Amino acid sequence: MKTRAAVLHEMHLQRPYTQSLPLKIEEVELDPPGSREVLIKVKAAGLCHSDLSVIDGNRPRPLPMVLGHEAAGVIEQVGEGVTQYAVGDHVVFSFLPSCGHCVNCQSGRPALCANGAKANGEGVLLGGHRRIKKDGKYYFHHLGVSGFADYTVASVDSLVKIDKTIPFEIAALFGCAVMTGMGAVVNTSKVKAGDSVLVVGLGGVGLSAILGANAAGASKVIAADISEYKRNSALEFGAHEVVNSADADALKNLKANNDGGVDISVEFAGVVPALEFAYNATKRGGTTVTGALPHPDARLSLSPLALVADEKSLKGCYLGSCVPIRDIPAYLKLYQTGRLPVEKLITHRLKLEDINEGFERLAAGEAIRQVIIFD
Ligand SMILES: NC(=O)c1ccc[n+]([C@@H]2O[C@H](COP(=O)([O-])OP(=O)(O)OC[C@H]3O[C@@H](n4cnc5c(N)ncnc54)[C@H](O)[C@@H]3O)[C@@H](O)[C@H]2O)c1
Ligand SMILES: [Zn+2]
Ligand SMILES: [Zn+2]
Repeated sequence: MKTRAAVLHEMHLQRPYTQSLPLKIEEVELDPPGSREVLIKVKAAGLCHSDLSVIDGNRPRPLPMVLGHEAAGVIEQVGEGVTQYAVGDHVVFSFLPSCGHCVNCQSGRPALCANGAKANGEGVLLGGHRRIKKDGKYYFHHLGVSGFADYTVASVDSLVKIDKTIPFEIAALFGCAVMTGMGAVVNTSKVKAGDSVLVVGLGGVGLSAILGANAAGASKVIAADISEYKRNSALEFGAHEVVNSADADALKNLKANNDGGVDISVEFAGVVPALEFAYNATKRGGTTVTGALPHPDARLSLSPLALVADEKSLKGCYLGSCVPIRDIPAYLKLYQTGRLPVEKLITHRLKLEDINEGFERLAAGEAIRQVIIFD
């Protein structure tokens, strides 16, 4: 069948994207879903910094690729061997498929799925296939999702079934921003009620981490960013205090006002100074979680002695260390009961044809989550 898709043919260093137009809206051909695959009518797809990192080359991927990895939609057709999904089911995409049988999946850590990571790195679906083509030439899939398209084909192992009452634009956010930000706090940092939490980097993911910290019973949530707009937004997301991490005295003041530092800090900015700030702001015995995806060449320098003597922890976090089929429905219940007001993340609703404008806004730091709404 034919569908429209936003395609990245080469990385774009040149901004504004409203002029360099990195993504081309093309009519492409979709192969029918193969074994353990489904055809999905995409209903909503969010713009995440990880898509931007493919556009600007910070996260090199095989091209041409149909981007988009935070999406929700409706199952339109099922392939051979699909028993757990039926036409009409509503689903959220998880951006790392879980094969279910590698050692990490079997150990309850699907965020480390070896087969999913290999497929994502190669730009193919979990079964190894590509289903999007133009003029006979196959395009690559983004993280098994490729949600910037009217229709897409995905592996059943990239999906989570959801309640039909959840609006698609909300559901989409749970596929990346919410799962990652909330999961970093709840799963990776292992926050306890009463802990103090610092969040550095206040995009869609960091602001979701603030919601997660409050939902988990943090005693105090401090939000840090270099952007005043983001710091003001954080106050609306329940941060008790905001800090400009670029201020020379910011770290000293934060430690002085918080008994030597915070219990937990999470970083979702994607640059080394932000991670250093997060790490240095934790108190003795504190835990730092980093989930941002900086340039592959970025390096962090820290004192191993202080790590030892202060019993600090530094942990990486992919996919919010989540088990998507367990955590997405659980987090959605918190949304449904008003304890996870993720609707506040949506600052813009776009049409697919406005996608380059949206990425320019994201790169300029002028938006939180922008969601493409499909008819
Ligand atoms: N680990 C995962 O599974 C996963 C999932 C989703 C996103 N990510 C990554 O998380 C990061 C955040 O994603 P997003 O969509 O929220 O991005 P975003 O662009 O919306 O937000 C990033 C924020 O970091 C701030 N920032 C930049 N430099 C800073 C500094 N020196 N100090 C403090 N703040 C600074 C920016 O002002 C911005 O508010 C990205 O790197 C993205 O690739 C990782
Ligand atoms: Zn993302
Ligand atoms: Zn696996």
